[in-house]
Amino acid sequence: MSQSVLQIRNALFKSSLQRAAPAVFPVPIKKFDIKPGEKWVIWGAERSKFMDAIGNKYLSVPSLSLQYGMKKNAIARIEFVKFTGVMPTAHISARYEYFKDDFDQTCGKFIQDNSIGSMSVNYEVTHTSRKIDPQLYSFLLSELHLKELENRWAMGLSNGQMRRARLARSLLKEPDLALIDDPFLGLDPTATKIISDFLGRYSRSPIVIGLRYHDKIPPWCTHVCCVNDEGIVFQGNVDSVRDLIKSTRERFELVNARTNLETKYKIEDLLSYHPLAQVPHHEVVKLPDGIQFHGISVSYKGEPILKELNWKVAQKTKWHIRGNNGTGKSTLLSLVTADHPQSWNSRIVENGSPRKTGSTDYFTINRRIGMSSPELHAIFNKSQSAKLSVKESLATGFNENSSNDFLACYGHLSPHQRQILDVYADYFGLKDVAEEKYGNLSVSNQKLVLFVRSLLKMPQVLILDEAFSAMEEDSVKLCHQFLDYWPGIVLVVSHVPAETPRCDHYLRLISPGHYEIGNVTFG
Ligand SMILES: Nc1ncnc2c1ncn2[C@@H]1O[C@H](COP(=O)(O)OP(=O)(O)OP(=O)(O)O)[C@@H](O)[C@H]1O
Repeated sequence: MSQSVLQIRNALFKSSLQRAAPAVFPVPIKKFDIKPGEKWVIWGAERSKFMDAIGNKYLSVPSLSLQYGMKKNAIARIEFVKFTGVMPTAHISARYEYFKDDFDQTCGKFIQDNSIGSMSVNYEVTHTSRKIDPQLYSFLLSELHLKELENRWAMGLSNGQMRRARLARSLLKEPDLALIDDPFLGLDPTATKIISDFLGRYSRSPIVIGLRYHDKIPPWCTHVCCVNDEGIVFQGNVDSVRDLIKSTRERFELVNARTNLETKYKIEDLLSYHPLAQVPHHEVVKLPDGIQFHGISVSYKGEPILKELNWKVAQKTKWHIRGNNGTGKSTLLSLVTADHPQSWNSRIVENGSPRKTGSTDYFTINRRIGMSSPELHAIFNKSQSAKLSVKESLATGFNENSSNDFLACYGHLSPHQRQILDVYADYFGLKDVAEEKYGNLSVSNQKLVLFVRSLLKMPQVLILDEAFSAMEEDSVKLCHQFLDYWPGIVLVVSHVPAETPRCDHYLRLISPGHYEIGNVTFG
């Protein structure tokens, strides 16, 4: 055992001690070993479940069938890094509330993570006795490009920056095993390369990563283990399983090419509820632009993020908002949704009317906006809403005030709204799980529910910020196909081409004052 990081021999994994508790995989996992120096990728439909199993989240039967290679009687220190949500905030706008600066913690403190007590206090609280290796700390900051963010307020970090900070926080604990699921989710190509190269070089803790079928296996990976709901399908040295990876991927793509879900509705039926669906093109072009930005600038503490941005979004157009992590995409969207303090600015013009304090309010603005984003997913999952049924979760999409209003409201829906909900649930294959608890769904289906939820109030502006990341390919295809016909404005943020619906135009944020606007072409 001393030669192993981890060893499994005939382990049946159970989620509870109860005799009748079902096994996580139907049959015992016969043999699985991780040796020092190996770099494993856990791949396939049930990779997250398997990572939970090797991370000791379940009971292994018999008890010694799962062992870790540390000193006798020592408890394995395992770190999980999952990127299915972002840092929990009370509300997305909290990120932009400047007074929070005084209370929250800096990125550096977040990474050191050794205070006990509230996450939201900065004054000196009780500390754990955990010793932090200052050399490792500076090494991680420099390798993960976090140095310049060290004194930034953690809640203000962009998604990509936060992901790097969370990785540093876990590795700084010097775990016996670090399990990182979907490490590249939501990262731009530059950040993906930074993280991938770093993970390939890092040797202080054994690292195992989880990837989806369509993800490229990184060049530094030494071993792959493919897992489905039956257990391990194949495993071994990456060169010995290359053909199996190829054939499994091809089979997966073939199976998921199926888009003929059994539904009695057609896309036209779904679109007929949207006010712009029946308006002929020659009438639409006469309507004022949905959104106009006239020379918009935003800076944080004097540091510019957006500078003199001019942008016009005509009705019924679809935009891909591009730009590396940290270039201001979320900031731009928060101006549209009025979550940003600088949203009350007459240089922002909506449907021909300049936005000014007094002329409109947050709720009126958000009445015409539907949204799905990683923040919204995280808040939904953290709140009581995760206990709602799928049907009730979808119904919260009719709450007009804001996309973040998750109050249960199914009982108050009009017959017309219930009909819309039923038609959409049927079309997107959610009818059979309508009574299921949202919290019991896979991450992929949760994202699907949040996507459908964002459509229900027939918004004029639909914001899809990483809405399809962590969604399985078949659902992504179904949603993208539908969006081709959606008659409202769509603003998409996505770093991965397979997760990007077809758009007409793009806005690429490069650096403050530098941006590019163009038409999306298809090759
Ligand atoms: N409240 C804040 N205080 C200070 N800096 C902030 C705040 N909010 C955002 N920032 C900084 O502004 C920059 C732009 O952040 P934003 O989240 O808009 O980027 P992004 O393009 O959406 O990134 P990602 O692709 O990683 O989501 C980042 O450097 C971020 O750290």
